Amino acid sequence: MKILVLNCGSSSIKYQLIDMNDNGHKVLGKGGVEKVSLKGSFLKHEKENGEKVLLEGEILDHQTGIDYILGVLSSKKHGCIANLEEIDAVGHRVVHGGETFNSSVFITNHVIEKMNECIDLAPLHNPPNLSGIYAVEHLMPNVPQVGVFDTAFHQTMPKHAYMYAIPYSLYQKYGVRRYGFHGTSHKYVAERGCEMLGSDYKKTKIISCHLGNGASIAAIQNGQSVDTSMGFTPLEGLMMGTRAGDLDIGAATYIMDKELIGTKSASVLFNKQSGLLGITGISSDMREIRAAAEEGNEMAQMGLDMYAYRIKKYIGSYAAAMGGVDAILFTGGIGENAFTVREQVCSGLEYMGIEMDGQKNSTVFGQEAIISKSGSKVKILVVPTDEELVIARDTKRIVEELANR
Ligand SMILES: Nc1ncnc2c1ncn2[C@@H]1O[C@H](COP(=O)(O)OP(=O)(O)O)[C@@H](O)[C@H]1O
Ligand SMILES: CC(=O)OP(=O)(O)O
Ligand SMILES: [Mg+2]
Repeated sequence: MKILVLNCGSSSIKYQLIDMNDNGHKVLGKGGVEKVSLKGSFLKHEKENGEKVLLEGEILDHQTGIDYILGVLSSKKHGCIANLEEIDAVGHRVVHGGETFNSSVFITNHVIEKMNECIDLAPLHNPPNLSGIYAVEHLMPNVPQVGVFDTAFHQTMPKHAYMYAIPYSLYQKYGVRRYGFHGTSHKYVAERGCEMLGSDYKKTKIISCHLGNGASIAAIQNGQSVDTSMGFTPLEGLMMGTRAGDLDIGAATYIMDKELIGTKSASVLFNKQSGLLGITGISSDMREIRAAAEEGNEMAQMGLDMYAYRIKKYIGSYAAAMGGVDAILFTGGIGENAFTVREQVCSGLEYMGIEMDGQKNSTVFGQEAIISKSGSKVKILVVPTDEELVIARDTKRIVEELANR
């Protein structure tokens, strides 16, 4: 079964075309469109043989972007399918599913209606996800579509972890609570990490650090998410590329009063102008921050120190929440590649039985590895995430279930 997986972000579309069969899978092509609706948009495509192609073009919206992707996948020169009819199903990453969705679903008009109701809860993420669904509906009207939610994995959190200490009526009226995100990634790396360790996923206490442009950390106990750092929206928790993460609400309202800004501008300030970018004034990109710190830029160093310190604090609190921890996992662009961040996060945690093998750690870039010392009580792992593979697996399962009904 050939499955196209689409991960529509606010300014990007990541994709993979995966041939799924009962014994395994094969990635036929993958890549991403960047800078959707901005000047200089382009598509980076990687063929099955690893050859990379860069295609520039004016990609004004997600429908055009998906058009480009389908074009390249079925092109004579770079493609991997003869025509679009070969695509059996499309799986989408959907960021916010609210309390309605605790597992992946076949997309119907009713599901689209419910997704629309969640737009206010993830204004940066849900509209592009929906655009992807509409674009496929338009371009490939008879192909079944499946939605896989970032929030679904975290629906197992206990009430004391997901409730905010505000009037209960606000939860009842508007669903204001912690939902958590990156669930597909946390679940994938937790299961894969246990396979690497040969331990039983259902009996392991895991702290999973997904450090990408957006970043979150999850406590996973006996195969279930029991707490996570992102909240009602993907703004809470860790410091991110451009997002503030945890912030005193008193500071937010004070800034709004002093700067005479309303909620829309405040949302831009805390979502897009804060985090590493806001502190350093250099960039939201970890590679650039590290390069600047190496050249002696003090603000860049402060950004790095804050970034690692916050992760460290969450590791401590999640170990307390679970009554211990067996494994700490690093994933996402930063978690997989930035060995100095991993080193800074774990240093000083030796008293908890968290002992990193510094030599090993410094050699790991984007590959699976155990980076703790052989005698370390807590194992430390790098596990490259593969959200697209999880989405493809769920899509296959749901489409087959429907066909067998
Ligand atoms: N080799 C590297 N060293 C340090 N940071 C890296 C490296 N490669 C990628 N990153 C960082 O990973 C982040 C992007 O992560 P990614 O998971 O791709 O983000 P997204 O949330 O957009 O999927 C950026 O901050 C980038 O600088
Ligand atoms: C939920 C979220 O923050 O996603 P991303 O990391 O793709 O921005
Ligand atoms: Mg991401």
